[in-house]
Amino acid sequence: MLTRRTPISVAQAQAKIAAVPLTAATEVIPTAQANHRVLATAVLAPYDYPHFRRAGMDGYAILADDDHDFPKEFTVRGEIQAGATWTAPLRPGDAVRIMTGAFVPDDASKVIRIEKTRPVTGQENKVQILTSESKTNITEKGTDGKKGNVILDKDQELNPGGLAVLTAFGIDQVTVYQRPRIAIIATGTELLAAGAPITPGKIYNSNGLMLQRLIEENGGIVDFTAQLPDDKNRIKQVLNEQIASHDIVITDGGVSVGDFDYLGDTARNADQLLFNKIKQRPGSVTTAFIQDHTFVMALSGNPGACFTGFYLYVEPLIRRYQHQLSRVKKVRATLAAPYNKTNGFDRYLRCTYQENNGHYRVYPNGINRSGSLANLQTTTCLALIPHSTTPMEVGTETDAWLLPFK
Ligand SMILES: Nc1nc2c(c(=O)[nH]1)N[C@H]1C(S)=C(S)[C@@H](COP(=O)(O)OP(=O)(O)OC[C@H]3O[C@@H](n4cnc5c(N)ncnc54)[C@H](O)[C@@H]3O)O[C@H]1N2
Ligand code: MOO
Repeated sequence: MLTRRTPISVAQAQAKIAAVPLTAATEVIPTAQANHRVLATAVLAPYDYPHFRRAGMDGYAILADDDHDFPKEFTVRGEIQAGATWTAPLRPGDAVRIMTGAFVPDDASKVIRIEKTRPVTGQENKVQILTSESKTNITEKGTDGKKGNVILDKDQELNPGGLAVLTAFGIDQVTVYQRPRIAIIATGTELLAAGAPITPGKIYNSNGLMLQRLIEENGGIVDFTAQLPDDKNRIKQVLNEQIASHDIVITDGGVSVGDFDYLGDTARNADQLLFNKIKQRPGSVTTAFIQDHTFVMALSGNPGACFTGFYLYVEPLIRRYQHQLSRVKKVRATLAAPYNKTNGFDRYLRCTYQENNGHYRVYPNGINRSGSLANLQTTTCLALIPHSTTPMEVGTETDAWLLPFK
């Protein structure tokens, strides 16, 4: 039976997803594996960094009391290499040869660079220091971070620089938010796996691979993918199995009103139906519901709609599991080339854009039908064509969403 659906706006649909509370699961992982992961707790310095007074130059360490009346000769008491220490007190007139990065004797106040010294002929244990230095050439303990202070705040995505900070402070494990575990179920008897011979009426499951890589690029873990024929019982069985073991299950196709579109029924009987019709093109059939605390995001099988639905609804959700905002950047833009089609629903047009001094111009990108996909490689933004009975004129201002990784 055909059940009437109640369409809601894109903003309402996004708000419904955003209103579902997420359980903030965290895990402790090795720092070496934490690139692009998000810190779930602030990291405090376990000790001062550097934790010893460190020479910034190759030269000679001297006492403050000797730092005057140059040039003069000093007695070289020894040498400190990087990685070594020094405990003997310096006496007036002493200098210690020291290397960049080495431990500075506690009583030394300055490192005079080697360029400002000269050897004393015939006296191996002497050095002549020619002038003083305006800088100490010593990095004091705790310059980069004092014990107990926050060195990295929570809720930030780690990058290789951050991993260096953690490692420098001896932190080899970090607490991060768990990435959402996601299953992808593509449905349709017409679907073929990549590599299978093409036969009449069949198509390759191109959305499956696209979704998998989109999810991974945005921080989700895809640990289950399936491609199922339009068999109601089989789809239900796989869907229920995956709901039990995932944060999000993404289905693709079978969400319209055709004889084999089963997801609409499943959505209506779910624990919580979020929406099953949106006032948008492409992807008006996009549906979302909660079952056993798992999100089921039912995207349209039409490739253009599947792509758009991912960025409008799935990307922000994946990012929220990581306590991060969407990377889809909303800007104001002008339509730079004609798009003559009108629509009863707002259209999210696949476009390219040019930016000039903060002003964005958007260009409709090839064929923009829901079922077309030739422009998916080159599309860099979505632009809003508001619902209307007259075409939007070139030069009109509108909203556009710049896509990440593009
Ligand atoms: N009588 C009506 N028919 C349709 C309506 C409607 O309101 N009344 N809505 C149309 C709109 S709009 C859309 S969008 C589609 C949505 O269809 P589904 O999401 O249920 O998807 P399917 O019917 O399964 O497939 C649509 C299209 O996409 C191809 N497809 C499916 N899966 C994949 C995949 N994994 N990779 C690549 N391409 C895929 C499929 O072969 C179809 O061509 O419904 C309209 N119909
Ligand atoms: O809802 Mo469908 O608008 O063609 O993608």
